Amino acid sequence: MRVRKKPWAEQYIKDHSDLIVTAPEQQLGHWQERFSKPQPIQVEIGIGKGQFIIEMARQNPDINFLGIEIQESVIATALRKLVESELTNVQLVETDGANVDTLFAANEVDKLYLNFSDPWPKTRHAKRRLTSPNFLVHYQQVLKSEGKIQFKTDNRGLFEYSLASFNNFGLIFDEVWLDLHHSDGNEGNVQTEYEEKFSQKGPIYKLVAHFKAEDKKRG
Ligand SMILES: C[S@@+](CC[C@H](N)C(=O)[O-])C[C@H]1O[C@@H](n2cnc3c(N)ncnc32)[C@H](O)[C@@H]1O
Repeated sequence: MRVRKKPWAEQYIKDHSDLIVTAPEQQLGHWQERFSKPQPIQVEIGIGKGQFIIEMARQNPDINFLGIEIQESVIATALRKLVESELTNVQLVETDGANVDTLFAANEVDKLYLNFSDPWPKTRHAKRRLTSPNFLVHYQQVLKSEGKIQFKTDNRGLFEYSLASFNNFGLIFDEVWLDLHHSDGNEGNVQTEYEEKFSQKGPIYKLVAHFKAEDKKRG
């Protein structure tokens, strides 16, 4: 999803530096300081316009949420929603989530969300998929022992790739849903913008998985 540049975005982000971080490496190991109180940290990579993370934060006041998004014009729209929400348990981060290992200290993150990540359908671009082993190794490092990755997509190819990728990496599956919206797994499901749009056209797939504790110790 490429979005046209929004002329107001850069200044708006500067004006709300209490809610959005643009130099995230400086926060490594100190993310709790960005929040009003220390609580478990959950991270979404690729938040888009922020519907999911803001609703999750509203429903879970005992969790601190960090929303990472690479595109300035997109995260600026999420920031607007966050400002209106007056929530104190969400911080946004404008950066490339591919560098997650440089953003967080080991075991700093309790849960990671990947929602409708870019599918990168060409085989030669497989390494760019956020569920590829290149990224799993970083998620393993920053997630707490038993910390979970939750992944949703409408893209069957990306889902199949991710299922195999998680399995080959030795992740343990907690949930696998082949048609989330028509299953028991849909109870309490918080929808993203893409999910609302694409669930009209076909099934939504979902995976929840965690790393083996002994793999984490080695990793
Ligand atoms: C297809 S959209 C999905 C947006 C949202 N998660 C949803 O489900 O509605 C993917 C989003 O991920 C962002 N993105 C892609 N790669 C990223 C990366 N490496 N780091 C941070 N954001 C990324 C894109 O800019 C885009 O906003």
